[in-house]
Amino acid sequence: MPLLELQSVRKSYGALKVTDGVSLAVEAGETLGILGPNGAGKTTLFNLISGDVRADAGRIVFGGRPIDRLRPHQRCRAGIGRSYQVPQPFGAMTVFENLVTAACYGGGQREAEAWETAHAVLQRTGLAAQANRPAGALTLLDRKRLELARALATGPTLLLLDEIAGGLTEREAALLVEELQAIKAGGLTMIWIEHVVHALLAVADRLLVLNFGQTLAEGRPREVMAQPEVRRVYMGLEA
Ligand SMILES: Nc1ncnc2c1ncn2[C@@H]1O[C@H](COP(=O)(O)OP(=O)(O)OP(=O)(O)O)[C@@H](O)[C@H]1O
Repeated sequence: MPLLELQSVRKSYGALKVTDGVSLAVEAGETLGILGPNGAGKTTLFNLISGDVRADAGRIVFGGRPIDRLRPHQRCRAGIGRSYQVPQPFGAMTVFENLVTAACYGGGQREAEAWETAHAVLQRTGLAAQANRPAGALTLLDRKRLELARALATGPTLLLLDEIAGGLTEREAALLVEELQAIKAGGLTMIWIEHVVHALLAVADRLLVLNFGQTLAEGRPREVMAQPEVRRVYMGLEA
């Protein structure tokens, strides 16, 4: 049984079909990479999975049960953690306080447990030295790490990452990739939307390419990237 399954999920804004009958399945322990041009509907797909947006039609099943009617905080407590494309920390709180808050409110943990979670997540994300700094004072790399750390602190079984490598230098992206590889090796299931293709290829087991709200291609990363349609639509290359 897949950990997550989407069955013919649809979402329109007015006449714009942003998610046009997307079906996918993600197995436990797998990392699915999602690519697609700007406006293809990638973030909307995450919003549909996390419950920030309700689908017009279709079904979303997580851990064997339909979650369509659950609100975002209920989906989070059920084990779906996400990062946002634009990092959304509480800027005046310290890094540590942000993580405790995520563990308490997102993960439903009591304070003592949340403190332990926050300490563990600081180590896993390379943020230990920044624990007492206000989140608003972090570098871009550390803000990205904090976005990842906040999602991890909710105790997810499925982690949704939205363009976590965007805007980073090559070296910074490589550091983040190492951290994500370690998280993956720990067995966490991930879906990662990313435009930085080489970073995605270093972690993803499988790729799904979205275009105009539909699945254009899906499969093993190297095979998907070699498909003429993908090269033409996504990379602007001639087939
Ligand atoms: N709340 C909304 N109301 C109206 N249109 C929306 C809304 N949310 C998204 N859209 C539109 O849906 C389309 C898909 O948006 P989405 O953010 O899912 O794309 P994306 O693939 O994540 O793009 P990017 O790579 O630029 O982040 C876009 O045309 C966007 O303008």
